[in-house]
Amino acid sequence: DNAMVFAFQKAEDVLPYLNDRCVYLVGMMGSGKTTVGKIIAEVLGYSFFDSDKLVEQSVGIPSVAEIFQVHSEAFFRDNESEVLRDLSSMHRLIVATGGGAVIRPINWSYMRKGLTIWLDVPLDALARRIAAVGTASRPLLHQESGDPYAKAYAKLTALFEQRMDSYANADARVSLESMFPNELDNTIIRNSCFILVLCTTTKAYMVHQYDVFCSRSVFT
Ligand SMILES: Nc1ncnc2c1ncn2[C@@H]1O[C@H](COP(=O)(O)OP(=O)(O)OP(=O)(O)O)[C@@H](O)[C@H]1O
Ligand SMILES: O=C(O)C1=C[C@@H](O)[C@@H](O)[C@H](O)C1
Repeated sequence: DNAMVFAFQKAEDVLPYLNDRCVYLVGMMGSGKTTVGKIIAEVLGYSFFDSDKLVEQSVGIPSVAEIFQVHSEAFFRDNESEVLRDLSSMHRLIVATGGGAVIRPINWSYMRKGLTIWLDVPLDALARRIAAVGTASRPLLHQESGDPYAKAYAKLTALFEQRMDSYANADARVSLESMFPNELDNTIIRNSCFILVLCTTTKAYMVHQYDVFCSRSVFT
């Protein structure tokens, strides 16, 4: 459709500036790194990787939740760093990183070889998205009892406080303030790709840190 055609055109403009560098998407759980990352990879003709999935493959355990349970968060984090190190020697990748990948400085030394983009979504929107699918796959948010939205919101708030300075290391911040779950199937996701493609030019022009604010009006 039109949004995708537009995105492909933008990708053509931006590819020479990107110069085969990898793009790392960082942000809280549920911020859309996987959803947006797959679209960007498609329009740029890059390969998409999800670092959580690569950790699962390298450890040989099919879910992050199980890795936390069988081993520990520290074990998961060590493997996450190894995965990011390995990816950093490659080119033309879009990487959806785990929500906590930003907390280790060593990970930034790997991600800095490419372009880093922070998908910044308000915590209430994240809690709504996560409550809608349940917290079982997200070990840091999971609790047996209580209201799923309230629990997710409280945990996300605590995590964000610890991490916001780390997210701010990214080359660009895309503030996705007006994105609501019921708009998932329309052009918003596709347009977010356009916004991200725009961000890639920030690295080309060495502008640090470039903020892109998406409001409803951008999409209409
Ligand atoms: N822009 C958006 N607007 C509304 N919902 C979205 C948007 N992007 C993603 N979602 C929904 O939010 C949920 C989380 O998205 P996604 O899996 O892409 O996030 P993520 O950042 O990769 O999460 P995680 O780090 O936990 O894997 C999904 O249910 C997805 O459909
Ligand atoms: O925010 C986090 O710390 C996490 C996010 C997920 O992507 C997984 O990497 C894991 O559940 C931890």
